[in-house]
Amino acid sequence: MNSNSPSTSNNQSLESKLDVIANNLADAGYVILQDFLSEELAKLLQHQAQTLSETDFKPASIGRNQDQQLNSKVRSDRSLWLNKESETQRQYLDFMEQVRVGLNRRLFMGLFDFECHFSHYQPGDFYLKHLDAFKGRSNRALSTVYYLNPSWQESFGGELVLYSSEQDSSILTRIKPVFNQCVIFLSDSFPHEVLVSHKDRFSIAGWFRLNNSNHNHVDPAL
Ligand SMILES: O=C(O)CCC(=O)C(=O)O
Ligand SMILES: [Fe+2]
Repeated sequence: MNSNSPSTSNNQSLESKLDVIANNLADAGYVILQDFLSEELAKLLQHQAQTLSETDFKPASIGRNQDQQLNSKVRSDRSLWLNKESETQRQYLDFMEQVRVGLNRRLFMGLFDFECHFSHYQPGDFYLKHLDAFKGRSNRALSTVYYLNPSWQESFGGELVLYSSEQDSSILTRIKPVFNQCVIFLSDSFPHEVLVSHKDRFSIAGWFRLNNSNHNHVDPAL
């Protein structure tokens, strides 16, 4: 085991980080991780999110074929999908690939791939309570949200609120979008919302997906 792996910080090896993620997902269904990436990669991603959001982010959607007027009542952030053409984005995608493989080894979840986008919530933006996946109807298995906001303060709002379940609307936890923190949770288990943000708020929202393809249906859709 290499405790100086560039992909991890606070001297915790990737393997032990994966153990923590897997154990918490198995016990609680969610996990909050501080110092998720190296400081260096976190800063590069932060810089890129800020720079690209000026020109390249588009209104986020809430599903395939949804009209944008409906979308903007539910969420008002803007987003940009990551791809491997950018070296910085590739490093994030490669790290999450290691997480995917590590979780499959530990939990036999059959995670097939990972997709993610930068999000920018401007002052006043929000995302109403929703589920990222509906039981048996979606290939999103695990949601990940990685935050890129140094010195976030209570008064800035913008917390992610996780609720216990669809049946039980008590609050499970509230998460401030602080720099280099990542939350991972079962996509079909926890309704969640982003409270109105009073400052620019940057993150990367992602999903590990299952492959639900069968002989007459190709999934994930391109
Ligand atoms: O930014 C967050 O904290 C959560 C975003 C979210 O729920 C989503 O994009 O589906
Ligand atoms: Fe979500």
